Amino acid sequence: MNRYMVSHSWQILRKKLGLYRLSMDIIMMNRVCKMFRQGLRGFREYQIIETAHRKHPIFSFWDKKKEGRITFDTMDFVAESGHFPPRAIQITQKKPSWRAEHEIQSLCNLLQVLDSYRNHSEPLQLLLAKVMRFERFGRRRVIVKKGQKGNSFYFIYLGTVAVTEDEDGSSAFLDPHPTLLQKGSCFGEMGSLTSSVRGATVVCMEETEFLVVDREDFLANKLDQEIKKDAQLRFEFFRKMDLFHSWSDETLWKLVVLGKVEKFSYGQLISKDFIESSSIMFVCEGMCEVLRLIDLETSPFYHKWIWEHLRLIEDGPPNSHLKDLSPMERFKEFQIRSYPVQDFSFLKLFHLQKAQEQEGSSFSRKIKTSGNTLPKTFSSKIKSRCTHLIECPMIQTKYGDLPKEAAVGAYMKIQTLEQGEILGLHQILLPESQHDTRPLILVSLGAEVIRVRKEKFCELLDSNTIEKLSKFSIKYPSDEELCQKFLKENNWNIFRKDLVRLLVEPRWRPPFTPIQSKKKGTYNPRIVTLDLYSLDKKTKRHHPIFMAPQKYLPPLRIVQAIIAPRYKIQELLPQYKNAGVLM
Ligand SMILES: Nc1ncnc2c1ncn2[C@@H]1O[C@@H]2COP(=O)(O)O[C@H]2[C@H]1O
Repeated sequence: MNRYMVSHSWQILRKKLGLYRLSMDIIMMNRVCKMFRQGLRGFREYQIIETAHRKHPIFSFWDKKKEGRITFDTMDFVAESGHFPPRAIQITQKKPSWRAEHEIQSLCNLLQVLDSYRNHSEPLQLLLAKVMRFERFGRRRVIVKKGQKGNSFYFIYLGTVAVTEDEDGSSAFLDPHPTLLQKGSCFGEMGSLTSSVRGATVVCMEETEFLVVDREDFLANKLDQEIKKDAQLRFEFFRKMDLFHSWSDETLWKLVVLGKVEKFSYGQLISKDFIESSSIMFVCEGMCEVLRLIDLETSPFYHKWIWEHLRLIEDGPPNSHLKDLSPMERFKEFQIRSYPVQDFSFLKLFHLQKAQEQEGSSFSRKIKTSGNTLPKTFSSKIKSRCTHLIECPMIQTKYGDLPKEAAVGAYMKIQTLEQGEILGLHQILLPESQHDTRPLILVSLGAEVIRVRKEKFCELLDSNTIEKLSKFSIKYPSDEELCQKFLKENNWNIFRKDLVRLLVEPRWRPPFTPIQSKKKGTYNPRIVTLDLYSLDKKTKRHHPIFMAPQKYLPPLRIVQAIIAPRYKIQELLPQYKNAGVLM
């Protein structure tokens, strides 16, 4: 029957359509299939992403005035960990002209988490929020193809893409170190803003969410004009700087084009090693700090300081008044009820004088002099240098043994940069062999900066500017100097706290302090303190330090203060036990 039908239909086809028509249809079908195959190539291994169907409360009530039901879906403003929220997707699905002002504003707020978006000026951010649309693609999807004409640029909201030189992006999956762009980055601006072809291929390494700006929307909403305005502001900022007085407008515009604007919130890490980044940074707004991470263990001064203080540890707990005492013990220990109005400044002078005497003197010599000058009550507390008093693991350093727990590091501020100041020029005229290559950490105190690559900046320099640059040469303090500064500040801070405790706390503290439960995961200042009293106890190693990701932190315990064994402050000044001080 089948054979009959086939030959019968063939007869009809031959009669009605003819062989020519039939072959044309086959060619057409073949082409359509080919187009489908090509179009779907990027969808290989594409994972179908479905929104999570979770049960969630929807609130609704009848509005009498409007005579309608008002519903509030709690999922509107919630997104699955890190995904673009459904409510925001709805907004980006609307045409730019249909988006309400408050919708644009909420998109703008939501996108502040993206560095490349936040770095634009506020008016430009709003215009971008007005035109951008949302896209989500799976692994291996080619977003931008090298050599093709570009019409859009992309902000990555979630996921990772790779930039490759080949056309289909497959090299990204074979390359052990591909060029990756992640959340907050932006790409495709070259091909879409200038009418050049794509310079590279960009392929998704995983499921990735994008906010896309199309060239036609970009131009229709005058975003190009806003970009020009921003550039003009940068030009005016440079024009006002004394360093660039001799530069022509043309050269200055070259600098504007080279500069990349970046914004950082308070406490955010700008650069984990500014020297290595070999760039120059202009602070346009706000302030930032230059820090140096000092490994205290490498300093001979620190070594001496630690042993000087450890010697004061005796068998019993020294300076028990510094520990948390019960109200009763505190009462017995001090019995301080009132002080006459007195000037305590000489106490500080006394302390400073003592610190100066100690400085530079060897350990044994110091015992002698201090033994002569201090009240006899101390002498019993001073022990000879015996390591066996402290039972704790030791490490060997260039300067002898050091308790393992005391091998710590500290961040020291070496410069504060304000608006209009420049970083990265301080050794620009020096030959490379004389460069100070110690890493400098840059932290924002709320700043907007323009970063320019050093070698590109040097290409623009003229003789007049080179002469001016000689004034910029500054020498940062050595690590040894910074270590000494840290310990001096630490000494003063401890002394100040002791004094405040002695004079204020016994009167100020309530008679009963309820036990407070420990807050988990919050910043605990005790963690960043090295306590020489508890060297033999195990301490948890946490390194809470600005917003640096964990990977940037060195394998060094970071401390902000060191609590060291020391004399009781009221023993330093016996007169405080008398006249109007004690009850
Ligand atoms: N080395 C790179 N690092 C990061 N992004 C790049 C790199 N090279 C090219 N791109 C981006 O990849 C995009 C490819 O398309 P465009 O040339 O339009 O714009 C390009 C840049 O945004």
